[in-house]
Amino acid sequence: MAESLKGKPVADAIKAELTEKVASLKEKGITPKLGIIRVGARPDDLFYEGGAKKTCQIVGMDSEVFEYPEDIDQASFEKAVTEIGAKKDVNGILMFSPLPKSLDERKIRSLIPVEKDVDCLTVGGAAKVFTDDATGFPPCTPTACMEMLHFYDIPIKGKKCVVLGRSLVVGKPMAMLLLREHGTVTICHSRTENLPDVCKDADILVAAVGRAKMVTADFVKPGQIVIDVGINADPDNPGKYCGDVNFADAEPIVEKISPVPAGVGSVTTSVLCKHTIMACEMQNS
Ligand SMILES: Nc1nc(=O)c2c([nH]1)NC[C@@H]1CN(c3ccc(C(=O)N[C@@H](CCC(=O)O)C(=O)O)cc3)C=[N+]21
Repeated sequence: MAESLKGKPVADAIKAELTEKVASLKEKGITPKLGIIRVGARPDDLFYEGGAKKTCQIVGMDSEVFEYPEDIDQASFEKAVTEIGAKKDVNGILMFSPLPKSLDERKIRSLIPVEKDVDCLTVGGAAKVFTDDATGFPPCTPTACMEMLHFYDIPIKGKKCVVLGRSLVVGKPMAMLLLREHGTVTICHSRTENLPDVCKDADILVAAVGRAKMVTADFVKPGQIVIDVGINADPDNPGKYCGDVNFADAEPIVEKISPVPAGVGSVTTSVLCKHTIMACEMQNS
């Protein structure tokens, strides 16, 4: 039976560290603040928003939600995002993605100031991540994966790291973060030839394809560390969700595996707050 890499102890450790940081900032009269921009009311967004607000409250920082109707026009929304970006008291901005199709998301993302881009929504933010610039914030999900690996003392240096998935929000930055720590990184995806064999060769497998239970027994081997980033509707349990890994298949085979739920997903809001506090510190130095 594999060791379960639970997210809660990781999130708790981050929150404890952040609580101290916020307290010392407050002594200097500074309270970090996260601004959340939401268009419409998708259940996914609302769920994450609830978690983010709660984590802010736990660590003692402020948060404010800026909510807009789904049919907002491009010009009005551009004006709103620009104004939020200019707010002195807002140190970090999370804008829920994707935006409604009627909006030009690329244009709107570019209006977020890079120094407040705590979830890597801007081209400038991504450039910093890809150039190993420590003032940039990688997206919260791949950062949460790195926090998990660090917390559980899983060595990365020299290891074969396979990232399954190539999205801008997880796969690509995940590869950069592993590379930064001297992993030997392979990015593979749904079109990769012999995909199960490529995954099976990994020491550390990060599953981020967004397909429920796609990683089956033939993708894994004994000794492996599996980090499951997926949050998918569970086809076998209506109303529940599941990862990209078929847990029942993989768990008896591998060494350590993160569960879904209660794995990586539960660390993301702590990372979001961590990034916002780092942004606040940089903005006040
Ligand atoms: N710019 C942007 N960044 C995002 O990060 C983003 C977004 N837009 N749009 C919406 C989705 C949704 N999302 C979730 C993240 C974590 C959980 C999560 O916390 N999952 C927990 C469950 C919590 C629990 O049950 O305790 C888990 O997997 O264990 C859920 C949803 C981020 N999103």
